Parts: sequence; structure tokens; C-alpha cells
Amino acid sequence: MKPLSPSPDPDELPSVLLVDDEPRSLDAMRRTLEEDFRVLTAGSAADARRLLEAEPVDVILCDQRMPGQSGVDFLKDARLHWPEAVRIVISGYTDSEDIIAGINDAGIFQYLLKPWVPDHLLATVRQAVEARTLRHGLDRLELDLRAGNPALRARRAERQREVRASFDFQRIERAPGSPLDGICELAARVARYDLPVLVLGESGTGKELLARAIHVASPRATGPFVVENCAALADTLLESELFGHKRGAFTGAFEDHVGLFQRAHGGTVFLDEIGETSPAFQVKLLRVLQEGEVRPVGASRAVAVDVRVVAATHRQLADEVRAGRFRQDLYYRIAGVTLQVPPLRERPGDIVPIATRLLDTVGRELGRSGLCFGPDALACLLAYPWPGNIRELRNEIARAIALSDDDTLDAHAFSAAVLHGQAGPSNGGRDNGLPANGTLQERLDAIEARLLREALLRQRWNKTRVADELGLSRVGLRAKMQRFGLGDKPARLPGHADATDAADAADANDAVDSMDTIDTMAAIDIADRSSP
Ligand SMILES: Nc1ncnc2c1ncn2[C@@H]1O[C@H](COP(=O)(O)OP(=O)(O)OP(=O)(O)O)[C@@H](O)[C@H]1O
Repeated sequence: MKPLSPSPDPDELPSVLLVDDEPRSLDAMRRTLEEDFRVLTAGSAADARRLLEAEPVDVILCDQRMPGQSGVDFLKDARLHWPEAVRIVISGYTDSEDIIAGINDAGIFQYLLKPWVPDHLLATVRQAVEARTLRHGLDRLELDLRAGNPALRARRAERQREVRASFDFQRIERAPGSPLDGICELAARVARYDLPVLVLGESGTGKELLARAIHVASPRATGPFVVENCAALADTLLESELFGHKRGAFTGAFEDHVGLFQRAHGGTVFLDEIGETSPAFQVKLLRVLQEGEVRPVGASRAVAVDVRVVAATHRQLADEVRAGRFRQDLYYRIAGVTLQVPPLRERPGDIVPIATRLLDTVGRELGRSGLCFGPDALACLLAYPWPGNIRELRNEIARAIALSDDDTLDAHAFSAAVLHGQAGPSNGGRDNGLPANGTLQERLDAIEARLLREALLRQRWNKTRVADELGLSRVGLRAKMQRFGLGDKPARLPGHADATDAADAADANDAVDSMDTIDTMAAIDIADRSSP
């Protein structure tokens, strides 16, 4: 036999106020509902008001046709004074137009048609109570958040720890003492404050990675991090992507679309290649940043958004402002703090640690773990100027993994350009692969080191020929090689002194097989870099 469950305390049941001037109808509804709800009844709007003033209720169910005031008008009034009660109107077909007209103003949850069926009436009131409970829970959550509820704060802190454990500035691989150390330190400092950050640097240098690390180190870590490449879309599409649009706003807008700014609410928006945006779009973006709200295309009202903006560009944006191509007011809005990420060729010490990390991650992505570089491969990577920066390095490593059956990658797995140390097309045609920053002396040094490296590769590390080509004495060449960390006198490796002409014979110690020489050079280079 089914055990008898204790009947619930009527005071703990959700309360429903029925309003109808028809006593029989009122009675029928009461009987249908009273087992599950605490039912109050009123024969008129005035009686209902008196009851509501005496005690709050969860649901009001009101007949549309009543003498004096219509059900919808009464519910409009109830919405103003007792907004937490969920409102249902009940009526016949003939009143539907009035009800539809008043649905928004009265905030009506459901419209029940007469004659009603008991099961449907019960289900509708249950749904209304559920909606009331949900809304109540959300209100509580918001209050708790505003009041800084300790349990919630602890849960948020825990989640932040989880997010930070999965990604932080350590994921930005670099050598000890790399120029990136200072940049990451500054980024970690500014991450704590809601300042806009502008990240400058050539394509593929790791600007997005830095932006993500800033987000994770910020108090917004548990919020969303959304990315938009502003160069990839035409103005109208970019506007609709970022700010959203309403259905029918333009041809093809078949439904409402929530923009990225709204999706990033509570988090960070990363606007990549902001320097490519048109003046018209810049005006719109400026308005959003100034007012802290977005207006979806075709919408009549704006929506408040709370986001932090991190923007990036490969251009020197201050120069773009001076040239009149980028709005100054927008520049000051987005450049609260500016971080400049140097290209890979200006931090050659980072090549080996980054390449090693990429070999591991890309290898695992391709289902090949336990891979390593042969020393000739590392020497090749070091000798190449990487105009496409870390993205190019990543692609090169992926290609080498795919082409090599061996777990130790050697230089021949690389493309011809990398193997011979010759840069392909420079960075999107935007520069010539040479440093864009630094003092004149630093830039000249970088150019000299690169020319020297290229000549050494071209002449298969034969110093006599290199000295001839560059119009230097051998002593002068050695001094320069030493100065640029290109090694002085690589040890001759057994079996590789295959000098073939008089000049080589005179320089037999240096005339070693290029790859083995590179081997040794790489070892020297790596040892140099790892020493404190
Ligand atoms: N220091 C690093 N350590 C490991 N991987 C890195 C590092 N920097 C960048 N990468 C990787 O290099 C690739 C390019 O980086 P990212 O997209 O952040 O560059 P970007 O400057 O934003 O490029 P773009 O301007 O073209 O969008 C990514 O796969 C990224 O994970």
C-alpha cells in the first residue's frame, strides 16, 4: 500500500489569487487548484487590491471581463504595485484583441482561454510558480553578488584559480632574460585594473596570446574572452558581429543576433587589427566605449555592456593618428596602456625555447609525441629571420613533423627557405624583415648580423670566401662573428674537412661540412644563451 505522505502545511504552499466576478467560475477554479496551492479569491478588482495589500501572492489569475475595470487594466496596475506576482489572464476568444494589445504593458505571463480544462489550468499555474521561483533565485543571486556574499565570493575565487591554473603568462614561452619578461610583467600589473590595453607588434608575434593572458590574470578571468579580427570583415558585417542586429534590420537578417560585446559582458573583448577599421566604424566604436552600451543594428534601444577592451594592431597606431588615418579620440580610449611585442628576429634567444614548446604541442596535436630536434635543425631555425614570426615558426614545425618519419627532426625536414636561411615574402609586405624599433646602432647591428649569417650560409661557412664576399679581412670577419654570437672557430669535426680549392685548403680548419658546422654553431649559440 502506498504510504500516506503528510499533507503539506497550507502556509508553505505557493499562493494564488483568483479574481473573477462570476462566483461559480471562481469556485470551480478554487477547487481545481486548492490541493496544490494556497488559494485566495476576490470577486472584483477592488477586493483583489485589498487582499494584495494585506499579503503578497505568487500568482494572480484574473478574468478579463469584470465590471468597472478589465482584467488587463487591473493587471497593469498590479504590475506597478506588486511586480513580483506572476500575472495570468483568463478570457474567451472575443476579448483576444484587447488582451494582446495590453500584454506588454501588463507583463502578462500566460493567456488562458475559456472554457478552461482543469489539467491545463493546473499546469499553467505550476509553470507560473516555477517562473516566479526562478526569477526570485536570480534576484537573490544579484543581491548576493552586489552584497559580496562570502560563499559566492569564495566560489568565484575558486573558479578564478582553476582558470588561471589552465593558462597564464607562463604559457608565453620565452628564454630567461627575454625582452618578453618585461612585457609580461607590465601586462600582469595592468591586468588587475580595468584599463584598456593596446598591443602592438607584427603579425604572428603573440599579441592574442598576450591579450588572453591579461584576461586570465584580471578579475574578469571567469567571464568570457571573445576575439574579433576587425580586418576580416566589411564595415556593416563587423558592426553587426560586434553590436548585434535585430531581425529584419537588413536583407538576410532572418533572426535577432546577439553581438560579441553583449556576449563578452563581464569579460574581455579582444579587437585584433583595429588599425584596419574605417573612419565610419571608428565613430561607432568610440560611442560604444564612451557610453558603455551597444545598440544592435535596427534596434530602438541600447543595451548596457560591461566589458574590458584589449585591442591590437601590426601598425604603429600613433603614426596612423598623426597621418589622420585613425581617430585620436578613439586612440586615447583604447590605448590606456600600450605594450609592444618585438618580432622574433629581435629576440633570437626565444627561438629555441618556443620551437621546443611548439614541437611538443604541435606534435601531440598531430598524434606524434616524444619528438626532438637534431642540432642541425635548431641551427637552421636560429639562422632564419622569421618574417612571419611565431606563426610561421609553428607552421614550419608542423610541416617538418608531417614530412619526417623519424622522431628526431633534422634540418632537411624544413622548407628550402628555412634550410637556406632566406626569408620568403616579408611580413605581409609590410616591412623588409628588418627591425622596426631600437636605436640606430641596435638596428644597424641587427642588419649586419643578418647579412653575416646569410653570407656564412651561402658560402657553407667558409670564412675565406665570406671575407672575400663581404670585403673584410679574415681577422675582421672573426671579430664580427664573435660580436654577433656567430661563433669564432668551430671545432673541426672528424671526416668533414673536404676542402676542394686553394682558398679552402688555406683555410682548411674552417672548410667543414656546412651542416656539421651549423651543428657546432648551434651548440655554441645555445650554450651562450643559457649561461647567466
Ligand atoms: N611565446 C609563445 N610561446 C608559444 N607559442 C606562441 C608564443 N607566441 C605566439 N605563439 C603562438 O603563435 C601563434 C600566433 O600567435 P598570436 O595569434 O597570438 O599572434 P598575433 O600577434 O595575435 O598574430 P596576428 O596579429 O596575425 O593575429 C599562435 O599559435 C600562438 O599560440
